[in-house]
Amino acid sequence: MIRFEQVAKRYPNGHIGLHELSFRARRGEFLFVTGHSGAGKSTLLRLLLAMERPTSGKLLLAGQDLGQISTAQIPFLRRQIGVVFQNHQLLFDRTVFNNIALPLQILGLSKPEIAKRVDSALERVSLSDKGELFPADLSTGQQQRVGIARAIVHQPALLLADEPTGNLDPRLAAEIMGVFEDINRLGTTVLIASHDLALIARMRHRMLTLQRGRLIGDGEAGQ
Ligand SMILES: Nc1ncnc2c1ncn2[C@@H]1O[C@H](COP(=O)(O)OP(=O)(O)OP(=O)(O)O)[C@@H](O)[C@H]1O
Repeated sequence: MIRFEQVAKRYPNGHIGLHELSFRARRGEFLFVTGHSGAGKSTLLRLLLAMERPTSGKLLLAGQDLGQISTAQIPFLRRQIGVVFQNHQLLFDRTVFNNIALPLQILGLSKPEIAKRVDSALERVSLSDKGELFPADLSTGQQQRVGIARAIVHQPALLLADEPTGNLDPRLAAEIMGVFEDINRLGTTVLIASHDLALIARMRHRMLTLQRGRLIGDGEAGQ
């Protein structure tokens, strides 16, 4: 599903985001990417989203070469990916339902199809009865679940998350990680960038550790 082959990223100002990084992740895997601030976690996610291009090396996502992808192909690539941010970036003047529906409206799906998919996404994050509420009516943890529902509503093969539990207390953070595990169990590949080592260690998934742009560890967390 994901293949980094000696992928390096040097920014125009000379900063090195990644040094010749190599790893593979299979379809359906659940993996964490961890490392201190500046280690290269966001660079890795931005490369997968084709927001940045590798300076050298080869990066394949679902067989597509992201170093060669044309600008016109990028929207199609992103349809295969869902993204969850630390700050969920919900629209507070839209209902929960309409926040989640937004990506599907952009894709031009019919109203009944949108309703069906939004209901199913809400169910997957255990918020079935909250569609008509506004984000401000929800707790922080519930808002983050809405962010996850929005990220999965177009049924992406890959779900990326950048510090998705950064603002949450430990109990809520563990609960949100449980939501990611549920989604993964249904077949979606999940890659989460996080520096919450205590939480990651309890989950026993694969963990890639970055340090100053280099991969210094790849194994099951907590070992
Ligand atoms: N747009 C950019 N322009 C120049 N340098 C950048 C840019 N983005 C990241 N970098 C540099 O690349 C390196 C890796 O940064 P990156 O943001 O990927 O790390 P990170 O692990 O996500 O950190 P954080 O946890 O703070 O988000 C750092 O040295 C950073 O200064």
